[in-house]
Amino acid sequence: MLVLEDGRTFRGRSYGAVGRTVGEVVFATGTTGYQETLTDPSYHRQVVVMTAPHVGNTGVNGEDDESSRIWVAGFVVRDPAPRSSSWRATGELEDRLELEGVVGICDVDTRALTRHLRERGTMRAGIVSGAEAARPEDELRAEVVRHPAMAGSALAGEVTTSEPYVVRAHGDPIGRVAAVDLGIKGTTPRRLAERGLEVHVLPASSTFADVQAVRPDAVFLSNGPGDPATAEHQVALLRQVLDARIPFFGICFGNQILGRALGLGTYKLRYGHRGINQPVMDLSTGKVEITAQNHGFAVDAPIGEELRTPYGRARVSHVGLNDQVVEGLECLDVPAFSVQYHPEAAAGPHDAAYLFDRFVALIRDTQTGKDGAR
Ligand SMILES: NC(=O)CC[C@H](N)C(=O)O
Repeated sequence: MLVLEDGRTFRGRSYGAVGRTVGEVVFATGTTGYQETLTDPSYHRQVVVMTAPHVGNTGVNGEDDESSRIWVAGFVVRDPAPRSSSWRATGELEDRLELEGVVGICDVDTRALTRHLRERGTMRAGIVSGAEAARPEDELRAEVVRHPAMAGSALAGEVTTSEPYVVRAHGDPIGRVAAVDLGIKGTTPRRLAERGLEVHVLPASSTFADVQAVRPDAVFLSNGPGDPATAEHQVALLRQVLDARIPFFGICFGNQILGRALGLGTYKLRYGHRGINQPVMDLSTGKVEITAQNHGFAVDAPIGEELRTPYGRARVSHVGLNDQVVEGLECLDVPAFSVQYHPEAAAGPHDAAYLFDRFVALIRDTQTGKDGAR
């Protein structure tokens, strides 16, 4: 049984591990990419509902993980494939869910559930199976309501690397990036390394001194779980980076932290953006890109006007075309920009890959003394 915070319940069959789990229930609309979703640390403490009706068709493989484990707190699907079919598959999805202790539920009317979440917003929910499912509904719902809400949760410390590590540049390095891991997806350092950057991945608790110790040409703040309103430490760190005029790029959580460092607020979206076909306009070119997204919070900023910030002029650079949500920020007087969506595109379309090239150009401009000349 799936028990929502507001009292609605859905019955289905056990999928993956049998037992009990609680988290924030969110829906993801990607028709492909469930392996990337499951292993994306940004989904820590979330029960993910797949709106695609068939899940597991291509099994699991040794290439698509975004981290070393599954992070979702629970998994809700309509119709799991009983047997996978893919030349890349090394196993079945359900076996992996079971192995990693991920409690899931299938045979759920995921369309009805998604419509409910669109109307009421994301909320806490629990999945119970086996002996647990025989317990009274009231008691289960009380447990769901006792679970901490996503708003106000600081979670980066629970998913970050404990030790720094280096991802080597392809070819001769053109620069070094200090990448603070708030829940980083594995594809991101690879995309930077492919462009000649040597990536030093640092724990979320890193100080400005830790960042400087790497002697970086640029700093990157990653995606990650939790409420950006709790990221005081990283906001303070980024302010020091901006003061030092070190080129900066942020993705998702990193975009929210840049917003906060500039003095903007963040807020919780009703049901968030999670999928791989979200249209976004780059306001500097007017081009629309189809993007991969996974966020529940957003930056609160006026679109189309120049912002006055403690770091000079800034502006909203990208906007989501479904709902006009801020999807990117750009500073005009310090070398810093960020996007709310996922140019690493895992899974997802590669339309936004140019942003990594923009980051490289920003680093090169700074190296040659041209920074800030935009
Ligand atoms: N993928 C992310 O970085 C998500 C950022 C933040 N946790 C949010 O939900 O909005």
